Amino acid sequence: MSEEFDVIVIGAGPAGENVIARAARGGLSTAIVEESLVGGECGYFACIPSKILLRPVELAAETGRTPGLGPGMIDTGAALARRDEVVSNLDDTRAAAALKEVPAQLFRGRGRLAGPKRVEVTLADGGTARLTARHAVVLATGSRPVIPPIPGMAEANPWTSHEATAVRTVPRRLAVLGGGVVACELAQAMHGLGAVETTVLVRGQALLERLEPFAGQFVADSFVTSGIDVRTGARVTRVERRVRNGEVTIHLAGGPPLVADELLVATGRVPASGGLGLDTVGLTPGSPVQVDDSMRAVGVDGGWLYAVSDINGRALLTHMGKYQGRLCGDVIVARAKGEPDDLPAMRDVTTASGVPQVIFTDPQIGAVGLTEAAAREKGYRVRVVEYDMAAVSGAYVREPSYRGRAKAVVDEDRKVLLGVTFVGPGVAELVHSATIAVTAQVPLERLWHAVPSFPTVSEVWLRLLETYGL
Ligand SMILES: Cc1cc2nc3c(=O)[nH]c(=O)nc-3n(C[C@H](O)[C@H](O)[C@H](O)COP(=O)(O)OP(=O)(O)OC[C@H]3O[C@@H](n4cnc5c(N)ncnc54)[C@H](O)[C@@H]3O)c2cc1C
Ligand SMILES: NC(=O)c1ccc[n+]([C@@H]2O[C@H](COP(=O)([O-])OP(=O)(O)OC[C@H]3O[C@@H](n4cnc5c(N)ncnc54)[C@H](O)[C@@H]3O)[C@@H](O)[C@H]2O)c1
Repeated sequence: MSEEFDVIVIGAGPAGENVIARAARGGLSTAIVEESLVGGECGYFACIPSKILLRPVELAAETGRTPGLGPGMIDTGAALARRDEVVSNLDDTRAAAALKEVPAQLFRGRGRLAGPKRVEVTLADGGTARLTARHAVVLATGSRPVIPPIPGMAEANPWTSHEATAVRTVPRRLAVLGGGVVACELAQAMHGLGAVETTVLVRGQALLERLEPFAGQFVADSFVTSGIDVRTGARVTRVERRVRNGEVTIHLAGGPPLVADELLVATGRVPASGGLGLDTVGLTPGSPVQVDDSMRAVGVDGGWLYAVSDINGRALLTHMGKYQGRLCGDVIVARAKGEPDDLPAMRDVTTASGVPQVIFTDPQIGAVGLTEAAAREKGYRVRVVEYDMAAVSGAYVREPSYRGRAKAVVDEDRKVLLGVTFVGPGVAELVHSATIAVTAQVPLERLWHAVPSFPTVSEVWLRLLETYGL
């Protein structure tokens, strides 16, 4: 089979879906290649199931802190059933049908580049489809988890986030390796759902080291309070699982081994760029595909190759992948039609200004832009203001024992915000206000007139600006 399309996308995750939606809106014909489920990791094994599993745990903790309500009881079976429903029982029929509406032609199989503008698909039925792009090929294949080369680790068949988010029986004893976002969110979800003995093994000295230091400290305190064992400076020397599905022994430098029913490895992710035929167009397989701010791959003759989201390594976040997908689709349309391709909405400005992220632990963390350390490293003249979120009326109304903190990093030369971090219950919905202020570079004196409603947690904005001196 040999066919021609204006645009061919490999990978039907959220980023790839956004590329074809914009390209089709611009009148181009599109094909999308998917080897697994239409919708990608995010919908079935990452963002969505992890948040669904965390939600009852968060609510149970909040009711436990609310006078008049008792500690919430979690029905794990019901929570897992809700997870199954939300991930459509891993059935992508509806998602695939939605592609027809775009319209885009779906090829089910594994795609790879086979030279300039050419894509070869090993189809699910064993056949091969040979596709040619008139204008562009877009790589949107996401990322995959890293399993560190620790003796015995691979043989022990550890969980990654994939298995954890698809859990059917929550292990009673769970060891988690890593101190990043996946480790924190899934340790808390599993612990709340029945992993009574949860131990988090952190190589460094703190959780969530890329954020403001107080953020990881709040989460660590909450873990300890809820009974999760957090061990910093932990070095795993060897892993042993004698019987398939039996207990796993994790040997640690300078201490007794840890025995658990399951080991979850959450030690980062790498771009899924291996086996994609990158070598056929002069790029290095396995590495992130470097792109310019229009998502066009750097170093490919003719400028027909693009890469969006996790595979380009810019920001491993769904909302950022979708943003890149939208602008990439628009740029491809503009270039195909010979129209201006450098409109303001057609370039990624967020890599320079810093991206927003929410970590759905209890307490939640919401952050956007630069941390103080990153801003200083970039040479900004920085002033920092911090505020205890518990002192805000809205926080006190929400929970009398509210614990949280806010921090704003100000560029003293331009009097605009470079970064903001909130930690506390329910701060997820506060982040977009900070994203607008940081991305739009709203002058602090103008921000002063954005009056937060009383009594909401958003009043922390007023307190931060007052602390600054307004
Ligand atoms: C546990 C966990 C929780 C997360 N939670 C959040 C969150 O709350 N918020 C957030 O913003 N981000 C979150 N992320 C990150 C988010 O999942 C990713 O950034 C996002 O999925 C990237 O989207 P994508 O479209 O690039 O890739 P994916 O969603 O991974 O989709 C890529 C698709 O490409 C397909 N594919 C790969 N190679 C080929 C090939 N050769 N041929 C055909 N098809 C191929 C795959 O099967 C997959 O369907 C989380 C990640 C994890 C691991
Ligand atoms: N809510 C969200 O937005 C959300 C949720 C989950 C994941 N994600 C995205 O997924 C990406 C991957 O998350 P992650 O937590 O896997 O990666 P990460 O890079 O955030 O954290 C990796 C952790 O593993 C540790 N580590 C690395 N190698 C190790 C080793 N050999 N031994 C012991 N520890 C080791 C690191 O010190 C770090 O603590 C993140 O970049 C994040 O953007 C986002």
